[in-house]
Amino acid sequence: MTTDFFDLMENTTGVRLNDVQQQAVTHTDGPLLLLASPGSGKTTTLNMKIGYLLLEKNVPADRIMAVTFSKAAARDMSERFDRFFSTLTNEKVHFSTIHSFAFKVVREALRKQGQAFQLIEGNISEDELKKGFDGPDVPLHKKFILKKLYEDTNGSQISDDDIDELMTYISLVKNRMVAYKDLDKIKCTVSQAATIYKAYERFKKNHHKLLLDFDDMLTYCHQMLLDDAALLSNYQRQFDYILTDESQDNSLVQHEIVELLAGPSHNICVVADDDQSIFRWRGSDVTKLLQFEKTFPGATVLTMSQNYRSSQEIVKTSNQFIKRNKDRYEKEMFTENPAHKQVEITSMKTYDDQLTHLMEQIKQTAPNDEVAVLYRNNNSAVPLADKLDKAGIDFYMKDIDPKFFKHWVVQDILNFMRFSYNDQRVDVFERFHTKCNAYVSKAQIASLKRGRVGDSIFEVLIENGVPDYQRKALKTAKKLFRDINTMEPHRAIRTIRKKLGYDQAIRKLSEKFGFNLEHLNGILDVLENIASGLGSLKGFADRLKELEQLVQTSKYNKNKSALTLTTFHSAKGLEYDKVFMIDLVNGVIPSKDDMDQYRLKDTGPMEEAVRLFYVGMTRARTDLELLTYQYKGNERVTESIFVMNVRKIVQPAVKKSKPNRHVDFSDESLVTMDDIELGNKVIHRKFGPGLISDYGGDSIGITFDGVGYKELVLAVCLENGLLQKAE
Ligand SMILES: Nc1ncnc2c1ncn2[C@@H]1O[C@H](COP(=O)(O)OP(=O)(O)OP(=O)(O)O)[C@@H](O)[C@H]1O
Repeated sequence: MTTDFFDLMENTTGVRLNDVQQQAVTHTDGPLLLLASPGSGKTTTLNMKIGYLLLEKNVPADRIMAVTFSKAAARDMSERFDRFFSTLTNEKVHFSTIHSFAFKVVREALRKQGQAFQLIEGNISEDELKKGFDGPDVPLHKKFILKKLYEDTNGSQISDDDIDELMTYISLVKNRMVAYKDLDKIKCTVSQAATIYKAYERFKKNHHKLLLDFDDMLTYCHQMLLDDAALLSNYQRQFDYILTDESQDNSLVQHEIVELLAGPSHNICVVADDDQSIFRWRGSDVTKLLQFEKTFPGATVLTMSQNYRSSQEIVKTSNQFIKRNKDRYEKEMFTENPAHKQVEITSMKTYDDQLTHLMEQIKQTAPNDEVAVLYRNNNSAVPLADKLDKAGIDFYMKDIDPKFFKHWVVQDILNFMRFSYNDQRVDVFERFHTKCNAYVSKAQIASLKRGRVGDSIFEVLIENGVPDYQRKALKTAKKLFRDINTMEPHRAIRTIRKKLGYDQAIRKLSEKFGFNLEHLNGILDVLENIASGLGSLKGFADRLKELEQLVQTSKYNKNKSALTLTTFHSAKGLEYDKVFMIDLVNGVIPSKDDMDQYRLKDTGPMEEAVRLFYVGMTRARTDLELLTYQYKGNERVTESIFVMNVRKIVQPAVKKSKPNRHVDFSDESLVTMDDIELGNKVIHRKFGPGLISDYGGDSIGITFDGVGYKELVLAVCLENGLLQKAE
């Protein structure tokens, strides 16, 4: 009977399940943890398991609960199910996310209690958000409420970056079910985040209607199921079988809801790949998976490690790469797919060279090849979109982020430029006066606003009487603004950054308010990149508008374009013939924060970055190219340690008998980023033995036995193989 089922499946779908997959399908009763490698047929197996329950065990569709991580995944599962089974059964299983299930539970329970409630998260227009907080038609929205509570607590407006960070923090706290007393254990750079969170919870409860955000659905649902035995048993009786996909991305509260529902029969099948868990920063939690056999004694654990997606080389390299993580289930991914070509590493001199090389490669791809460019940060896509558009190449952008164009740094630069057309405009100058070294105070701005118009504001200020140092600064600023107006936009941006003091200003702001300076500088670099080659400031402003439009509309190119641009995060679950992973430098992946935490012995963020890189690598079917560079603008950067790891895998170590001027990066004795830890002993080619006593990202401080303490440029040391491990 069972064999017939697999024959039938093979005839219908063309896929013959392997032994482990078949075991997973036929193990229907009792708890099952299905640990799967990328491309090992998780989704295929889960779908066939559902088909098996329906066709072989005659389970009615509405007694099966199939849970996916996102709405998109639910749609994808549903489409695949239809493709496989529409000719075989009329039964239709409903695929849902835990959120939508939780909302159903909460909604029904609250209605029964006669408790009015309102959702405060989801789509809301920017115009709505601008409405007043206390007016009669108050727009109740999570972001809006938090902005107001931040203002009440800190007495200033919250930045776009901080509001995102605050929302992530609150989500994390709720998903991990952190008690109020433990809030200080959760890191957040937003000032008074815990106080704002508590105020937010009070606000929602004290409103005349109960206000609920997305995470509340989970916490309320969980609490309701715990508190109300009848309610829990009602839902438990509704489902005989529970299957969850992508469980590595479930948070603690989500795991607990599923566990409650699975009782008392424990017919639960959990499919997960802990190596692809990339949302821990917002609360996903794999400890539950690692404890699965404790939670469900006697549980069966199966490992699906045959990869059906990628070539020999890609599977071997990524399998080796992920082993640098310690906090994981041991698995050996393998494939019977043919060999194709080795994973390529392309190291260019500059960031611009990387873009040029990438464009050439994209132009050379065969018309039917599915190609993707993957990156960690959305900002990486903007210069690329610019170049592709200029070359007339269509692309599909998976996760558009128009926030870039609205970012205050972008707006600042546009305002500097706008002001250069007319230096009488106090209204424009006011928006950036604290970020320009003309040292104009708030009081001076107020007096300018009260005074007459019709003259350069710099002249007016000088006429009104200013101290000597400021007179000089005002004269210089006046001249620079006049010059900027006639410059090419690329030079204008450099002048704003270097001569008008913008770089210095944002550095100070970052120190004061904890902004991520790397991110801000990254935005400025992108602007310079877009500006290069353009002739006028107006042309630059227009190009930014065009690009914003282009990025927005690229989401409609899904089926038109063979080229996809996406972040590593959004590439999860997808596959392409050719994958380019770009901007692989330290500071991006791993990020500075990942490296800093690692040095402080918190390996969590670094391991998450490794998994992210691994998700990227395993998207490729046949061709995988890793791209890196040594200079971004004038800044020296270092190749990502992950690229170094991959290089070691694809070019195994060759021990050298004597030092060679040509640096062999596969030489195991050379110090790499991995070895940079305070207290480690090293030997410098020129200065001899020493101890790493300081490390600041770009520089490294070493106390040498002979010449004492020296601060060295890290990139120079690593790239030239100047440091060797001492033991
Ligand atoms: N037994 C099999 N024989 C041949 N092909 C298979 C088999 N199982 C799965 N596949 C194929 O392997 C590919 C990957 O399968 P699927 O998308 O289900 O993997 P996945 O584990 O969900 O991937 P990921 O986790 O990396 O997103 C699909 O094209 C699928 O048809």
